[in-house]
Amino acid sequence: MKHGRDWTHLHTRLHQTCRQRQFLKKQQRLLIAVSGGQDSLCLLKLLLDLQPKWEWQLAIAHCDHNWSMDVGIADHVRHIAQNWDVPFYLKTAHHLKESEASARQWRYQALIEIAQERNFPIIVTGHTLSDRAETLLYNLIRGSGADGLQALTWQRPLTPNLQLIRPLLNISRPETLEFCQQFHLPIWEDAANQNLKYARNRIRTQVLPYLKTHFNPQVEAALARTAEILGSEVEYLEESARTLLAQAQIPNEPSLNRILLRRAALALQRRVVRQFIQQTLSIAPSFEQIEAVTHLINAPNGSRTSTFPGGAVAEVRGDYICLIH
Ligand SMILES: Nc1ncnc2c1ncn2[C@@H]1O[C@H](COP(=O)(O)OP(=O)(O)OP(=O)(O)O)[C@@H](O)[C@H]1O
Repeated sequence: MKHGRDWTHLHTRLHQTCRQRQFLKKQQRLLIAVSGGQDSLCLLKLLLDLQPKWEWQLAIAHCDHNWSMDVGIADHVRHIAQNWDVPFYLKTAHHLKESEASARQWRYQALIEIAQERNFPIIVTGHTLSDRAETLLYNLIRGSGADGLQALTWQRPLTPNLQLIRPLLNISRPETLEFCQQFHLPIWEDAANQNLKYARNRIRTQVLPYLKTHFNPQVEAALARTAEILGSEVEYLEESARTLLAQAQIPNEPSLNRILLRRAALALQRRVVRQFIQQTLSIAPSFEQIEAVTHLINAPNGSRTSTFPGGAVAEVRGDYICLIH
């Protein structure tokens, strides 16, 4: 298998994305997460074709769930890596539960381990515009705020020294399929993708086609655009909340100045409270927990929340909300 000379509009789009976003820099070491499906094969070929321009050092990581339904997939990806002369790293799961959530959790952990063992600062995945639309819908149904609706972001830190980059977020799944067909890339049809037990697959195969037919033929692009808009708004709000938290918190103490918070909009109050709880208790608070503490901003002296995991409570002490153990 050879990667051809042909230059497509997807090559151009990825090249432009990299130039505009500056997240895959020249000569960087990139670990490409390849499942064997159409999106990550498309990503792999695009990165290989752009490599001479960007001088990246590329390698492939594959995570084998070791499920009976996808026997052979790891060898398939290994074979592709050998044919294209790219280093190949594999992690294999043992007794992994057949659930979408546990598979995802294990997979990210495995990818992080490979990156750390092999000294890669960046993991690149083949998430597409279509994944973004599906994730937005999935989170909407579960009652997420703007943070969940911004769905997949172009970039997110996995650890302080490791970034996840998703450079195909402006390319749709039909486009990656067409690309794979054009270059005869050997797509592995993932059996788990067909399984309607998984909510994501039902959104992909039932909900989105319905919306496309009956509401908007461009629904995926429309949802992805919503995610993009929300992404920049969330970034702005989070940054403003960090600034306000720094002003309202007594350094190194679990106390918030509620007089300062009173002047802020509810959207910011909630975010400051969330960051404060996250930082102080090292937990990701639920909506109810954030609401309970936010309520204390205007509550009488001595008011308190119910107990957080680990035994802490938030209590009003004069001008301050204190998290006490
Ligand atoms: N078994 C795997 N081995 C390596 N990389 C994988 C594997 N499965 C998925 N990936 C990577 O993740 C990308 C997204 O795949 P998929 O949508 O199946 O994952 P996901 O875990 O549901 O994503 P997310 O949870 O981030 O929405 C793929 O394009 C690929 O880069």
